[in-house]
Amino acid sequence: MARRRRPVENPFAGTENELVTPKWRSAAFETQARNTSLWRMVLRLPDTARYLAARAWAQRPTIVVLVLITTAVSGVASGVGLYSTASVLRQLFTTAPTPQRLLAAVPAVLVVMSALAVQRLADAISQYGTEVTSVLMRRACGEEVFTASITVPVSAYDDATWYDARELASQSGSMHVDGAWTRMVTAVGSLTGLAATATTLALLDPMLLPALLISVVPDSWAALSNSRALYDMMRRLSPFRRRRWLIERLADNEEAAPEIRAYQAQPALLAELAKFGDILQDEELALASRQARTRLLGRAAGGVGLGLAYALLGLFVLIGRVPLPVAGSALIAIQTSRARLADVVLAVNRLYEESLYVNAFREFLRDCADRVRPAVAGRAPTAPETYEFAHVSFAYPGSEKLVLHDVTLRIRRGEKVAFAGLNGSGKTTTAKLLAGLYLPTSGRILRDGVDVAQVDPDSLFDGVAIVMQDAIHWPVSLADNIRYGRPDRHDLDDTALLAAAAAAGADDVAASAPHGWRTMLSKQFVLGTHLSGGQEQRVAIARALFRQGSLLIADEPTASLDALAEARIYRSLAELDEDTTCVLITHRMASVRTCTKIYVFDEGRVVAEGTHDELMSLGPGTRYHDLYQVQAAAYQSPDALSTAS
Ligand SMILES: Nc1ncnc2c1ncn2[C@@H]1O[C@H](COP(=O)(O)OP(=O)(O)OP(=O)(O)O)[C@@H](O)[C@H]1O
Repeated sequence: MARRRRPVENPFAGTENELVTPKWRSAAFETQARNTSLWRMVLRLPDTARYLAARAWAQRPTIVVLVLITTAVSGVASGVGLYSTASVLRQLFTTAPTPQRLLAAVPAVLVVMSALAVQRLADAISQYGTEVTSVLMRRACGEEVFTASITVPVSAYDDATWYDARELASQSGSMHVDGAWTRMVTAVGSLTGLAATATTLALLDPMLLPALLISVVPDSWAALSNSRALYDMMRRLSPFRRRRWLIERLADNEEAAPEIRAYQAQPALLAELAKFGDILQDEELALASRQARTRLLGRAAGGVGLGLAYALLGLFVLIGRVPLPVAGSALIAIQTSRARLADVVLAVNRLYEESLYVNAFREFLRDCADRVRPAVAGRAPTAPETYEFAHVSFAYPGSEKLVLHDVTLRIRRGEKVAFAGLNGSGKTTTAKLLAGLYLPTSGRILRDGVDVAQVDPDSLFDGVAIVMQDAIHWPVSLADNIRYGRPDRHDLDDTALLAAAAAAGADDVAASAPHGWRTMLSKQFVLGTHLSGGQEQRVAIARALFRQGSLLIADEPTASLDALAEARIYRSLAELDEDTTCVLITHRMASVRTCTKIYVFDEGRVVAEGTHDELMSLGPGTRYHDLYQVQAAAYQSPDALSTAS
């Protein structure tokens, strides 16, 4: 019988403060929240409406025109219908004999019926047009968020607020922008209808209009206030939802699945999930109760208002200001106007609600655009003769701690250079700066004397191929995983692909994959498979070789490879043409030996540079010598590792 597992206490307990005031929530976030006051947001509605109309227009102008015309026709038809209803009543309340009264009412009845038919037809066409535009907008918005996210500089990924904004924008793009457009059309339709019915009421007696207003204002206030509270909560809880989502994602994460089970981490993860679940639930329940109170208050005040409206009408009949047949029509007009006004309030409220998300969507796109360095005319040299770091210091965005200090180095075209040093000494960071992924905090990085900060940022990547420390695979076929190295490459008969694959040993991977080159690199697909770490690394190297860049940066490219595969990779790197500059980062000191120059890093500084022989000649006690010696000695004597420090 399976032993019952004792519940594990939440190992993350004690982080409550972090939850109350999450450290990842910035001051900018708070300011932004204050700037979305109810009044401010209402004032922004026309701007949102313009934005939505422009977006819809950009999709299908003819449909937008159709929607506008049919919406207006529907509103006018409803007004005509109501006015004719009043005429029918007036005819029926006259003192003439019944057959005559009925006959006299027939034309007005026909008008009511026609108006109703026109209104229904116009509504149906308008709804169809709105839905078509919605579908197109939804797709466009999703693609815009995606494009902005994959083009923003990598520094955005160092900013926790960017993730929150992205989550909100992606939700808004997939549901709310098109939703806002639909609400806007509904709001315009309801407003037109209201204008028509209010005009009818005013024609009967203008004094009835204020009475109508009193009965609807409280409800409207309650609805708007509740929308605002909901949005506030969504925004405030965004970091928590993201934290929970990240944990939830572990459930379908193929890589995490074995560790979760092997470490028996399920209860701990569940506790972590529950921690955020509790916070979200408490907030949502508190909001529901606050909204219920506000709604109740609004309805009660609205009921009193309606009573006042009826009392006023009764008073007018009593003092003879309004004859009884007109009072009957006025009663219908008040009810219809009230329903119309309620429609308007509902539509405007929904529009207001959606507009908050539209603004979040727009803010995110603006923010991403602001983060992108403006394109300038100058381009970086694609195959420079020299790469130079001149007194470069660097702190990651959002951090004041320098991780590189005064780094100066010079790499010439065709050189095979290595970065060596302890963990965290700054090798990968230097490589990222060299690739153009970040700009230095101080100092300059030059390619052929051109400052990389002064050229078109995109041009920096033109000749760069990079193998990252953790080889990634894309959720596409094995062949495409290599082609992504240079998607625009014209590769007749896949000659270049096969050559790159052979040089990296990825041809063997394809040969053993269940569907060859068509195998999808994810088990979530029918044709999918799971590659071993070494196989993934071979594919990543093939991708970099396929790119044929002038600068190849390989960060721990062979960490997961067997000795034979590793030897094959180093042979391929050695055979790179003499114009290709190669920067190798590795802890395997034997691989570093053959490099033309080695930079030794220590705590963010370059502490030595030279060839293997030059660095070894510096003798014991120097960083390179000791690193090399420990590994070399381990092959000679098993005791070497236990004495290394
Ligand atoms: N995105 C980041 N934001 C903040 N700090 C970072 C970031 N990436 C790295 N660091 C910090 O920068 C320092 C240098 O890291 P880097 O990855 O360059 O070291 P490394 O020499 O490549 O180490 P390893 O040999 O372990 O790969 C480390 O202290 C690390 O914590």
